[in-house]
Amino acid sequence: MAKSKPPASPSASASISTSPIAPTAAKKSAPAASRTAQAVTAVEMGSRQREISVSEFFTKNRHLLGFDNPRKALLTCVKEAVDNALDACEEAGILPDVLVKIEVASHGEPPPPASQATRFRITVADNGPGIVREQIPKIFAKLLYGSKFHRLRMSRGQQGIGISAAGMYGQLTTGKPVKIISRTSPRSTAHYFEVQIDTKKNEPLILEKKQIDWDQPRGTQVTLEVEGRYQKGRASVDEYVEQTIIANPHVKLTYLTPEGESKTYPRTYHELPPSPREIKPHPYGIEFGMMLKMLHDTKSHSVAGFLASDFCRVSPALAEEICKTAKVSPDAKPRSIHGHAAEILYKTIQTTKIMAPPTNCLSPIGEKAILSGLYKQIKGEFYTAVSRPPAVYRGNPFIIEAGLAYGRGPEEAAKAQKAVEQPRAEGEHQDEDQELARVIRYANRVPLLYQQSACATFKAVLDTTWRNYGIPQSRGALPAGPMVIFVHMASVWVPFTSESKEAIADYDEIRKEITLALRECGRRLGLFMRRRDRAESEFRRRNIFELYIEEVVEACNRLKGGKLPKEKLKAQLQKIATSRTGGTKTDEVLGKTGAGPEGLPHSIVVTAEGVEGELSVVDEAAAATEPAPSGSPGPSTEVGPDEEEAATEVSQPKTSRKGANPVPGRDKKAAKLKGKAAQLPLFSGDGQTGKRTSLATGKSGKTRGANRSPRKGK
Ligand SMILES: Nc1ncnc2c1ncn2[C@@H]1O[C@H](COP(=O)(O)OP(=O)(O)OP(=O)(O)O)[C@@H](O)[C@H]1O
Repeated sequence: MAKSKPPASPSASASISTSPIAPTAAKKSAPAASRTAQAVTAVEMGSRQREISVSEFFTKNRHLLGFDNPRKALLTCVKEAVDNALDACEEAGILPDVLVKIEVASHGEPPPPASQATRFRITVADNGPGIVREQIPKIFAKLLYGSKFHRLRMSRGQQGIGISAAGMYGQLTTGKPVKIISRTSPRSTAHYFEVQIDTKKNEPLILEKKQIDWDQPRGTQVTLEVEGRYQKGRASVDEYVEQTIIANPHVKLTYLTPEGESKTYPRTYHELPPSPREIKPHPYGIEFGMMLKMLHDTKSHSVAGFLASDFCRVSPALAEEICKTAKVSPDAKPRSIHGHAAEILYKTIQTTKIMAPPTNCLSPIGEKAILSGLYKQIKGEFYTAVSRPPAVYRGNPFIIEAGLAYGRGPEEAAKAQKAVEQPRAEGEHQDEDQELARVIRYANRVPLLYQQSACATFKAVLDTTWRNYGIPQSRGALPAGPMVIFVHMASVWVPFTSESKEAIADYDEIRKEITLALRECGRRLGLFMRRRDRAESEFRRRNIFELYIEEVVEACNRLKGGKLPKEKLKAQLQKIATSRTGGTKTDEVLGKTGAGPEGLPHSIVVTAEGVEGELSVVDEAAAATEPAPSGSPGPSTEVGPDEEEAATEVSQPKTSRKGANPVPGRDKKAAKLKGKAAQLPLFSGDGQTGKRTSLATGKSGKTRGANRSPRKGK
């Protein structure tokens, strides 16, 4: 092709003359520059234009899907498969029973240790509904294919890209296909598939398909071979599994690590979360272009019918009213509305008062389940959880839940107490605890392990003034102290900042709700801390009194000529010292009575209905509160793991503690106390007997230890 030299433009020559490059160098580079400029013509450029398939795009940009490094890629593959398994089971009304197995992949040669291996075989199996044979290839080998994208209903997956992207990553890094076994019922046969993606077309390639014998009556098993790196610690597969269990206590999960360990996390809730309903879009949540498309696609024959049937919360009467205000005939054909008329209709919709969307499309974890999960997985002294009322962003309903676990558990707390009791020189201060709080974030029950600082939840934690609640915090930093902060967003559409679904976008409405939930947790923690500090100070005073009792008794005895009943006086003085320093309450607050669930004397659990825990903290406010009647049974869902499951429990992570059902039963009286007033008194005691009564259950606080035993749960 002829390449003509373009004339040098005045601006080009100007730029050469003003260039800091030496004239000779500029002269040398000028022909090169003009050659490059000549090289491409519009026709040539036009001939290079090509469609890009979504698979090709994500092959190049796999970091967008969470496959930016081998360690993260291993986690993403497990996460996508487990999330799908849980979604499928819950949608089918089946209590999930999930197996996660990661093996070092070696082909013939002896496998390297897991920490040095670079290739892994991941198998995730569930007891869900299975997948019909025709759908299997597309689900696992076609990007942007799924059942959740087009509906407004809370689920872990939403984009239709997760598992096929994991398969594509495996194909890219190891060349191995995805292997699937699926069976839809015990009467039907199991199907085995090996599939890969044709990345050019974004279509599945079936390498093998056959019917096989499978010992599972129903469910799906997917096996991927991928390049990865296995490392424990933060943002690891192990952490993902542990955090998944906190937010999904209804799941039984068996995890076989690449190091050959077997961990079984038994179910602690034996009921499925309420199944979320699918809703129609709310008028406030749609953009103008989207409304135009809906007007075009609707099956309704009139505008009023379209408004009433294609949106939620628009009744036929409201639809007529909108049409009247927008000066559009209610009977007009939806397709005939465009241009100015459509704009007026859109503006009218946005300014009309419409009820908030229904919230039965959401399935929050619930305060009790959060407490149960935190208590089971995290050692601490104080736990609390808050579920906010539903709110809306861009027409999408959502619920924010927050939880908090504070402290180090009894052993560590005892060590810390000893350190406090050590005598110190004048002016010497105890070292400030520099440990920062840990934030665990969830979206639709899925732990978010990466991009913490980009997440609205993390920003809300930083913005909360924890100092107000007695927790040290440097400016713009996380609060300091042994604390785990839990935040969950449940929504029909979680606004993630990227396709890898790692951080929640910072919408004002969402940030506000998170902040309110955190403040409530902080307020409860502050109350707990103040009471504990008061008890500690009373205890120190008592120790000082006791130091002098012996001497006072001896002195009195000398004055009485040695005829004083010394033991009697000593006992009387000790009694006075105790009663003047908070009485037995002080011992209980500090866990000195030895009572408490599983030797965890400092544990208390606060719920919106009141408080359940071993720690009896009675103050004036609590004394004034009417105690709830005793004997109200807790719901049947709150039972410990059954015997069979307990028997299969092989090992637990170090942080986990066996046996936890700390959650009180609901009670009519307690329900009345819901809200702020109920939170204030941690326990209501009957002043005379000093017997503790939980606001939530009405049962004696002492029974909590038994309540928490998983073996006795049923
Ligand atoms: N184990 C399974 N059992 C039943 N159906 C499944 C299973 N795994 C996947 N599916 C189906 O395959 C579809 C596609 O799954 P995929 O992970 O690609 O996307 P998703 O879960 O819809 O969304 P996301 O990309 O956000 O994860 C799902 O919508 C679901 O209907």
